[in-house]
Amino acid sequence: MRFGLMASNPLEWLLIKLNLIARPVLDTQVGGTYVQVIMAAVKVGLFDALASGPATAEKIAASCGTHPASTAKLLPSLAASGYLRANGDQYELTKLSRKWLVTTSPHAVNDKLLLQFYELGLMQRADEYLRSGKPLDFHTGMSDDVWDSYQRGMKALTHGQTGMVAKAVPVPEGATDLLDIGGSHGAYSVALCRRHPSLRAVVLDLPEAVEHAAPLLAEEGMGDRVRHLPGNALTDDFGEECYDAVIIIGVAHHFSDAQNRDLTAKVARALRPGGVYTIAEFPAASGVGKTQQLAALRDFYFALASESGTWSPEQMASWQRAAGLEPAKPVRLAAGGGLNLQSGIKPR
Ligand SMILES: C[S@@+](CC[C@H](N)C(=O)[O-])C[C@H]1O[C@@H](n2cnc3c(N)ncnc32)[C@H](O)[C@@H]1O
Repeated sequence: MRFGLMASNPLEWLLIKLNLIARPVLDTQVGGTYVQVIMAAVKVGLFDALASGPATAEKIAASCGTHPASTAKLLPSLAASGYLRANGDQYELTKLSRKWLVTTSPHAVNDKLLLQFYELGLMQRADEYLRSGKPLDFHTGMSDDVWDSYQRGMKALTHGQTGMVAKAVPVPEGATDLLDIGGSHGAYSVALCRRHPSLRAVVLDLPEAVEHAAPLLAEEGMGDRVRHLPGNALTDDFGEECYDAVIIIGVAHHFSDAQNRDLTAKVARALRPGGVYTIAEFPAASGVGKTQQLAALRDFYFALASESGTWSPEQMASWQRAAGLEPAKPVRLAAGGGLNLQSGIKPR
């Protein structure tokens, strides 16, 4: 997958090919506006306002509490971008917006888009990061509301993926104890516990995260079988030989190489013999070709917003090897635009 300007007829294709279009202006002004139009529509509840059927700009504005004139200006952009369909003076949802942007849909990613107001605010400081080389530290400076969107947004991204991930995470037979580092909403622990009836899970996350993730976990009705533990994975001890499986999903990019090495050593100590540590991360960019765009942009974003960036399976395996674990062959899942799973087994 990649993003970028697309010609809509042969003449435009030729103009782009001949470099006669000021593509940087379109990439940034139009690209930036495109992003904000969709996010603003989510923020004011525009897609929810259309969930029960088509409506005019005026009616949509009344439902959203927005100004009728500015709402009328926004709607054609959404229609031209495939998020709405125009029919006379009425607008209606498309398959795209009905599935992903109506809050009652099981696939809704609205909370993730709300979090993006914070994420894109960090991205506006890219020049600062480029000059200083210092990441902006995603987890400090978040308001209570942003912590809430963060945890809800993370949960939204797990819909439709937990089963696939739970199937791919190796759990030793008869396992009873799982530790989920940076597990937030606990959705992956819940899926693993449902798949392995003898398993119970501890979901370790920062106290601010647990405060907002607790109601999300409670919705799953797992009781004491999946419980939160507020703490800090970088400074807390995990004990000795008390877990059969440990998972860390989409968290290692927040930590440096040295932090991941230390963390893996603590995990290795906490695993029982035969136990497994599975690290799941977005694929790292592994080259410079056009197909690398998504991985490369994600890597830059994580590097700016967190401590490191994405990690390759080889890098993750090197932490496991150094901690005395035996790395297994990595597994690549289609989840979330690509997710690599690297498991390491503690010898018996
Ligand atoms: C990108 S989210 C991933 C959440 C979840 N594992 C998932 O895949 O949906 C990263 C999570 O790691 C947590 N986190 C970050 N630093 C942490 C630390 N030092 N100790 C424990 N949790 C941490 C964050 O609060 C957040 O919930």
